[in-house]
Amino acid sequence: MLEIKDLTHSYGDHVVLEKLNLEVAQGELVSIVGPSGCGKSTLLRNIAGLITPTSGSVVLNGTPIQGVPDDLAVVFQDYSRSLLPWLTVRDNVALPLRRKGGSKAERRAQAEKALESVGLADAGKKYPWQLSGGMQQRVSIARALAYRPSLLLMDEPFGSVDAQTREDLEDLVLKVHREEGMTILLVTHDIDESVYVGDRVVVLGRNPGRVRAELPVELPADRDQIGTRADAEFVRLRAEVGKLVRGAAAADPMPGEHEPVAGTAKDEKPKGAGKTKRVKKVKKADEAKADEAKDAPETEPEHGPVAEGENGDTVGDEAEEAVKKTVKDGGEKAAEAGTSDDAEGGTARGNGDESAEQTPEKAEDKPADGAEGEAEGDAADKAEEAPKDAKAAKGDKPTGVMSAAKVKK
Ligand SMILES: Nc1ncnc2c1ncn2[C@@H]1O[C@H](COP(=O)(O)OP(=O)(O)OP(=O)(O)O)[C@@H](O)[C@H]1O
Repeated sequence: MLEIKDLTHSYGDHVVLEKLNLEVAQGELVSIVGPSGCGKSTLLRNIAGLITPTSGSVVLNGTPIQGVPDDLAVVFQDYSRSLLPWLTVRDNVALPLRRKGGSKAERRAQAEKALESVGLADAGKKYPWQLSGGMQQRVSIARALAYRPSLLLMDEPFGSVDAQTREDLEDLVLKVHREEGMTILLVTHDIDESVYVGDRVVVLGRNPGRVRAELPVELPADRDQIGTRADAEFVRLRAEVGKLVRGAAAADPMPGEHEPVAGTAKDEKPKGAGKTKRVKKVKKADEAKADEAKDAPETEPEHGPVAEGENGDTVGDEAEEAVKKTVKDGGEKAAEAGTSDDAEGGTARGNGDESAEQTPEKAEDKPADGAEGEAEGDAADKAEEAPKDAKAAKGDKPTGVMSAAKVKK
């Protein structure tokens, strides 16, 4: 269903992904792991059509991706920015469904069903800011599920929640994957999680990013947090994935990972101290490389560390482009594609916990800037439904299009 062929992506001179090849079958849940900066998010953004490959192709269901495909949804890590604070939870979930047609009552019924499937049947009439962080992330997932995309992309979706909630959400993803048969690509930093949820774990290498290894997860489909994690195969796999990720990180350190702190004057250090430390680190990296050479299924070329690009700004440009595009499109695409992070404009800052006791007061308060796209076409609905107090949380109010630098994660 998804074919990525020789995908290369560069930011200026910085080649992040180079000739990356990956195929994902219908109904598969593929976890993607790799050292920080190896290009996991860049890969997802290429698949989502938010950025264009420098070369190579991404083909979804036989159609090369050009722009954000209709049958795709994305769930990002930052739940607090992906829901519209002035819409009820139910209407947040129903919003992207407008693209698919159907009456308002039908859309609301679908939204309620999706909320039920994530265990939030009673939360439909609340506002996102009245929910805890974990609940808000469930709402984001429900919104993606209600849309029934053929491909669901999840970029560190559980990175901002506590450990217990994270486990619950992992089980939720497994449940919907099993019940809906949806194809899911999940990027995570958590090696255990990659094995726990995945049918297959894809390990990316760095500098340039490409597929370093693919490990099928041959664990029973029914997984549980205690039993599965104690399973010998789980333990073996997590060790193997961990070794591959660490090997990739050691082989291609990012600036600062294996180097003395930049700007430390040589003669300020106690004599020999830096030297010893550095030798030790290099040795560690060499050992890791030796391990890696033994274990890695493919040999990575040696590359020096690559300087970080102007990440925030450039990401912001892309995001802004996405915003313009989506807002122009009625704002709906943003919501359904999960690019809503930025495109939806308004953001509920502050946690649900804090804001749970706040009561709506001012109906006329409305979202600023980038929210127009959403507002269009649904203004009537919103007039009656807008939160009475846009100050969703203590001292917080919906803001306009989020700052570009914050978009990425
Ligand atoms: N828009 C951009 N402009 C310039 N450089 C960028 C941009 N986006 C990402 N980069 C750079 O590309 C590299 C890969 O970034 P990316 O976010 O895809 O990696 P990642 O594997 O998702 O990282 P992490 O695990 O830390 O989130 C990094 O060096 C990053 O600084």
